Amino acid sequence: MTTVSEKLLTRAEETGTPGPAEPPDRAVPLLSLRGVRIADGSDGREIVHGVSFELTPGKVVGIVGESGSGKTLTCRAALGILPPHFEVTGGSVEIEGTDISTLTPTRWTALRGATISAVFQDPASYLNPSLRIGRQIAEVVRVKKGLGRRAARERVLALLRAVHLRDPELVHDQYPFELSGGMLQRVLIAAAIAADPRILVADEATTALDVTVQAEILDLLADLRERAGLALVVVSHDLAVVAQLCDEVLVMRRGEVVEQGPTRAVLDDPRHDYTRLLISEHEQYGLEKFLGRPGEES
Ligand SMILES: Nc1ncnc2c1ncn2[C@@H]1O[C@H](COP(=O)(O)OP(=O)(O)OP(=O)(O)O)[C@@H](O)[C@H]1O
Repeated sequence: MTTVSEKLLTRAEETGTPGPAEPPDRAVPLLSLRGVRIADGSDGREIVHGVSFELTPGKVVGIVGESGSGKTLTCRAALGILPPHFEVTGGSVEIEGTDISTLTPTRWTALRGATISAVFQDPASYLNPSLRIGRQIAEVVRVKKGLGRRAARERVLALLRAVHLRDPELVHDQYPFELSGGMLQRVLIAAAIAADPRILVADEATTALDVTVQAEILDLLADLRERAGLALVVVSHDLAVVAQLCDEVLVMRRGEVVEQGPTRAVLDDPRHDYTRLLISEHEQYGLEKFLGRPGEES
């Protein structure tokens, strides 16, 4: 009998993306969340009721769950960028062994981009509308990697190529409003990996992309994971993405982790009714996709 993860991986192979590979040295924890609780300080309501996972080099952890279940807040807590009023009220987050609650703003500035980086949805809100694309990414590599102007330009063009933007030279000189949503999302991914981070948090980072471009980006992330030991937190509603990329998966519902474990085990032998529901919904949604919804312009 074909298992769910095999079926999902077959779809991945059809779109040309690799399955999980044996990652490099797994000894050093890069990111640890232990029993993280998050509350809305304005009314004291607890929104996330305890999330734990550990990322070592090359490891990929996926978070799935319904809208509003606390996936994004969990990612933001790990990055030290919770929205106003929200706070971590229990547990701890450590980056390379340091509790992030002890980090000074200067230390955070040094860590962001170079050690931990992120891509969220809604790319337009993360880019400066009045600066050309090339300059925005060049700033990251000049500050974080200490590259001179010429070397920075070369690196930016290489990054734009790596995220499969068709005409990197042109995109380099364009402003955000000149690009489609899918192109902007790829620009953000390029910026997020520009300083060779050790951890990348990808929150629905490929959702807005059409299937082929998504496959290319996942391929790129899998390659960075294999070659550079990039560790990833992947939030996705697409179980096919989770199946092909993640070693471990957390299933969240209403701020609670209802199931957590090795991806194959969770997808092939789900213990919780909610996980079963997600899998059956996904199968219906997958069918819808095959019936031909037009993909977004890339
Ligand atoms: N900036 C904010 N202001 C007010 N409430 C927020 C904010 N961010 C999140 N919340 C609330 O916290 C809860 C968890 O939100 P979160 O964004 O983490 O969910 P999610 O699982 O990522 O959902 P989605 O899949 O829709 O992105 C939701 O009920 C949401 O309404």
